[in-house]
Amino acid sequence: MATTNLSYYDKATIPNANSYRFGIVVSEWNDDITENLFLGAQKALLENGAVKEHIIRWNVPGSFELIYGCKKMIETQKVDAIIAIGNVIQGETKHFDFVCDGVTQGIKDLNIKYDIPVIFCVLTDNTKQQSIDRSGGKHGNKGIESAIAAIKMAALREF
Ligand SMILES: Nc1c(NC[C@H](O)[C@H](O)[C@H](O)CO)[nH]c(=O)[nH]c1=O
Ligand SMILES: CC(=O)[C@@H](O)COP(=O)(O)O
Repeated sequence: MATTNLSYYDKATIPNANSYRFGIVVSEWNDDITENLFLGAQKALLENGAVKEHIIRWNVPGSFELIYGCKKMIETQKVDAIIAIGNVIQGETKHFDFVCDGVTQGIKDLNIKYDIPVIFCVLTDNTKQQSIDRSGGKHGNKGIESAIAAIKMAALREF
């Protein structure tokens, strides 16, 4: 099993986030999962010094729209890092593959085109149970992992 605990981190190694502004773009598809991912990310940001008023949340319809939502946030808001939150679950068809690949490539492209780190907090799971396990269940919360990545990348961006 490749999964580590997504919630674990050594707080002593995390930069203080009090001077950073964060964007969080949240997909409404599977919102029971994405809301838990958001809450995990928000909690981890606040626990590491982020100011609640400096966390900007936007919602988009589905994970594919995370690309445009993050692009628009970069172009219109002053943020130091963005967390893109989504949950794609395999259905009957190949649509899962196209959504996952599209979002992955789109977020990668944003990281290349702009100087704002966009963190990939998109669960791409075979089953709903896998999503539950990774959004506050037995494997932790990917929202926490993504928030820590966002803080670290905001700090790296200052070099
Ligand atoms: N099946 C899932 C989707 N599908 C919707 C797409 O993300 C997109 O909103 C639609 O194709 C219109 O452009 N989205 C998820 O986030 N999760 C899914 O499981
Ligand atoms: C990832 C999806 O879009 C998928 O959940 C849609 O389900 P289906 O492949 O059965 O149409």
